Amino acid sequence: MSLLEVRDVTVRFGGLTALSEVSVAVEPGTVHGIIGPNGAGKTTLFNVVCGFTRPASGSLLVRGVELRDHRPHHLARLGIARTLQGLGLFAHSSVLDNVLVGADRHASMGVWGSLIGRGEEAALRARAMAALESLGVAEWASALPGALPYGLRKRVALARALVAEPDLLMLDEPAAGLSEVEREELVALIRGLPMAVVLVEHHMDLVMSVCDRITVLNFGRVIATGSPEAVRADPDVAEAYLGAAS
Ligand SMILES: Nc1ncnc2c1ncn2[C@@H]1O[C@H](COP(=O)(O)OP(=O)(O)OP(=O)(O)O)[C@@H](O)[C@H]1O
Repeated sequence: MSLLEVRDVTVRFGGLTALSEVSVAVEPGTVHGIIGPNGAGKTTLFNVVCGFTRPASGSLLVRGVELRDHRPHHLARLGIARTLQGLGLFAHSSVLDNVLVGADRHASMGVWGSLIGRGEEAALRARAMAALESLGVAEWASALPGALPYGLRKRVALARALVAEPDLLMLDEPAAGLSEVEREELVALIRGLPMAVVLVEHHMDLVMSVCDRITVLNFGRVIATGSPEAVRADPDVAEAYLGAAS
């Protein structure tokens, strides 16, 4: 059973059809890339999955169960975490406190049940510190996010998503604004993640090197889906990118 299934989703903004009967299936533990030229509908698809945008028709299923009245605040209990392009870190809270926000899933779901009351906060902090350490930013724990360069702020946002131990991590353009070295580090990091990842990304090299499967959108429609090799060899994909570049 797919972890996430987007089934025949159509999204309209006034007279513009941003997504037209789009279907995508994400399998547990895989990295699934969503690519396509500018305006193809990638962000719209991301926003549908995250509950920011309501489709005109079609459905979303998580572990085979159809979501009704899906909202962003439902994501955590569905086992889904996300990072956004505009990192969304709280400027006046420390890096550690920003990551603790992501640990709420455990607190509210009672995963830490035996710890509640005594030492719960300490346990959550330890977990958040471990997430920061795994991303190499623990030394910044007590700093404000604004004191960090952009690449490190992105890591903090990722730590906040990872600390919830989601089954599915949604990343919107994680490589945007990163240097080539940072992009390579990101590839290694994503490869090492245990959970399924959906990646909306412009950098073709990154998508090709890190994804198990890729779905290509163009003008709101799926024009190809398959392995990186299959997508790379697909003439419709080449045409869409060439057309967009000309
Ligand atoms: N809130 C909105 N209101 C009106 N039109 C929108 C809205 N959001 C997106 N669109 C339009 O829907 C289409 C798909 O946009 P979307 O941002 O999903 O594409 P994208 O593939 O993410 O593009 P990019 O790579 O440029 O970020 C575009 O034509 C865009 O102008």
